Amino acid sequence: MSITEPLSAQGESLLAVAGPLSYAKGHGTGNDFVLISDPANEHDLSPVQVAAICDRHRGIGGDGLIRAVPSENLAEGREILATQPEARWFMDYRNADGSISEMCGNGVRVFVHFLVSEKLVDLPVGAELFIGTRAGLKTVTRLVDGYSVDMGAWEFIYPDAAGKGGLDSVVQTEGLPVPRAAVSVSMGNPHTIVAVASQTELGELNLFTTPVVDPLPPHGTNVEYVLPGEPLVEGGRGSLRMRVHERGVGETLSCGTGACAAAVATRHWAQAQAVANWEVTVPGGVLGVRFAHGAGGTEHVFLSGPAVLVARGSISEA
Ligand SMILES: N[C@H](CCC[C@H](N)C(=O)O)C(=O)O
Repeated sequence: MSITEPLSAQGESLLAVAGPLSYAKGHGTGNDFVLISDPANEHDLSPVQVAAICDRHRGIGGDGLIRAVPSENLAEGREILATQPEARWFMDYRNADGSISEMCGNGVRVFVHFLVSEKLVDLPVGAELFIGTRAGLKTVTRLVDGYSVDMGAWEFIYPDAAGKGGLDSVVQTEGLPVPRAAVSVSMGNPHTIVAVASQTELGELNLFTTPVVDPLPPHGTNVEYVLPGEPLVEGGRGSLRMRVHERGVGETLSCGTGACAAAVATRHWAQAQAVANWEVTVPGGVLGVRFAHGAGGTEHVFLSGPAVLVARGSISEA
């Protein structure tokens, strides 16, 4: 078997087509991304190019690719600027397979950290930055040890979920003997959350194969497997552990929007709406999820966690 570069249909090396392109590599609790600054919006990469860059053996490798584009240079960005003129930067998020996702909770923290490290923005600790995304405007606040993001409102994907006790879907997973009831929640991107019975069951899930979700949300879904804390609430704080199979990626070490959706589901199942603060443990670390009412009285979800940049380089034909 000859080992070759991923080639486009025209036969040229995708990395050369995409390059030379400076990038940074970063992660948030092990959910890792290739980040590109594109001030003139010159590198609207194709899905095949994104997949080649995110390829962990023949490219740079990542769960996703994040492109920083001035909002004024993108139609989606201009829409947000119309109501929030301070949202000067837009996060163009792509999954490892090249597909587009509306939002990325770990990614937006690393995105802002990248803007700060590139000196594209000045963001002292305690200050907040408005960011444009395909899931609308997000407000990111710099913390001493990471960032907090106002992820906006959550909603059940199927409106009658609450009436069904918060179980509106069925998920078949390798490693689970029978299909398991679940609930589908939107954080701007779709999630389907399954409760597991034990740490053993959580550990034995085979997430190399894509879970079968019924009904499958119109644009697919990320699937989170949740083990509520024992006890669920201690010292006023809820806790849960989770693993995730991400749409367009596969299993990742962490998922920020997934952690928010998992806390929404766990809180609903336990009728623990009074618990505002949750600690979500993922294979890549620990994320904080907090529920609070935004200005308009709607309940918002706030995600907090670290953001780390680990390398810089240039994408080009070696
Ligand atoms: N890792 C991301 C989620 C990406 C979700 C993406 N896989 C999708 O298709 O929605 C996060 O931290 O929120």
